[in-house]
Amino acid sequence: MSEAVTRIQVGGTAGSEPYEVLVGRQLLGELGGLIGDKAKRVAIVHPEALAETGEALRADLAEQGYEAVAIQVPNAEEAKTAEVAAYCWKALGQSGFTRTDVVVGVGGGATTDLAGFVAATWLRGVRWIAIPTTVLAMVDAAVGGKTGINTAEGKNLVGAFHPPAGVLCDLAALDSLPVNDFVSGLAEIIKAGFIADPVILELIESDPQAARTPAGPHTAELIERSIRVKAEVVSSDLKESGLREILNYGHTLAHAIEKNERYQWRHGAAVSVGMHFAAELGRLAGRLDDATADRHRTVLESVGLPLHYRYDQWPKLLETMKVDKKSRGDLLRFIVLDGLGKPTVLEGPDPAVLLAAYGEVGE
Ligand SMILES: NC(=O)c1ccc[n+]([C@@H]2O[C@H](COP(=O)([O-])OP(=O)(O)OC[C@H]3O[C@@H](n4cnc5c(N)ncnc54)[C@H](O)[C@@H]3O)[C@@H](O)[C@H]2O)c1
Ligand SMILES: O=C(O)C(=O)C[C@@H](O)[C@H](O)[C@H](O)COP(=O)(O)O
Ligand SMILES: [Zn+2]
Repeated sequence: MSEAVTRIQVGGTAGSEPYEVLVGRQLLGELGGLIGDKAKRVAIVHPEALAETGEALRADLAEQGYEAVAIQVPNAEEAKTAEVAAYCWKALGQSGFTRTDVVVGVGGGATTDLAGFVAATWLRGVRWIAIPTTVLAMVDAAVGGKTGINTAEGKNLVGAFHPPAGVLCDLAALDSLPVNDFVSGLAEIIKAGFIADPVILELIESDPQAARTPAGPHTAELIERSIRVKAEVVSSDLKESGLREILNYGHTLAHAIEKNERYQWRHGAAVSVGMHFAAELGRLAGRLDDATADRHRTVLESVGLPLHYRYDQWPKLLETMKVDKKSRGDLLRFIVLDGLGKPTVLEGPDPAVLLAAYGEVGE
């Protein structure tokens, strides 16, 4: 018996083209319709870990009459570089890719960020479709049109807002995901819980061990709820002129940790430490009640996400945070909570408060 497919609409307001995020199983039948009949060529960007999937998709699209090319890129953050983007541009050039042709990004958030960026920049923007294969990419990276790559100076420093034409979240893909990567995606789900949908937290707290596996009873609901949070925010503020900043909860410190680790840490793990820090910052700044701040530790720890990072790295992390995308001039800005589901901006916190908050995180 085939399971129901959930369709979540994104965009369609604030001048952006609407598109759908589909969540279910066996969704590849939807791909042809999303590619459309104007395309002659399709490029499938996939990581090494999904070589078989990439080739199967290529063969399927070739059978449907497209000139299909598979572009294999390195796993994880190794793909989010200028060199790998240039490699993809070369492949598109060599296959004669035109403005009506389509890029398909299949993989985790690193792959969809790269594929979207390549689509955004090729001929100043071609159509692209995301097929996220990690929890994190389904609930966050593939939705909302932020695309980009890292540089040695920082995370996602080069990129473009370029929404996909559609997002296909096939839950079956999660069966092959290593547990650490599954759990890393829970960090962005928990983020959605704290900033907007506390039911997410209750579902995880009801059985944290079950939440760690694709077979858990609430997996589909957790994914769908998180996508709805993201969809609602990016639909009203695609280019982050205000509201969208709330999706950056925990990310100011997270991105500094990722850079400090030369992008060898998983994003979700860094976001977990970053949310712990943001909760302590909110508490010490007098914004967040103790119970909600403590709840961060309990829920993150219960699914096996990290809370701590090296204490001695604080000066370097602080320097990196100064060039976070939310900073304005010399003003550091953080997303903190005024309460559960009440994200807000904390501007220019007292350096002593920042250090004290990191004192809870550093080890
Ligand atoms: N654009 C956005 O709005 C946005 C939002 C959140 C995160 N991100 C970005 O997403 C990235 C993190 O994404 P991620 O956590 O998915 O990590 P990832 O893309 O690095 O994937 C993790 C690993 O899993 C492998 N993999 C992917 N799918 C698999 C599967 N089904 N089975 C087995 N292995 C599989 C990948 O090849 C990789 O080695 C970061 O670069 C982060 O900055 C972007
Ligand atoms: O979509 C957004 O906006 C987010 O902030 C979601 C984050 O989870 C994501 O990691 C994003 O890539 C961070 O964006 P950045 O602009 O801080 O690089
Ligand atoms: Zn993130």
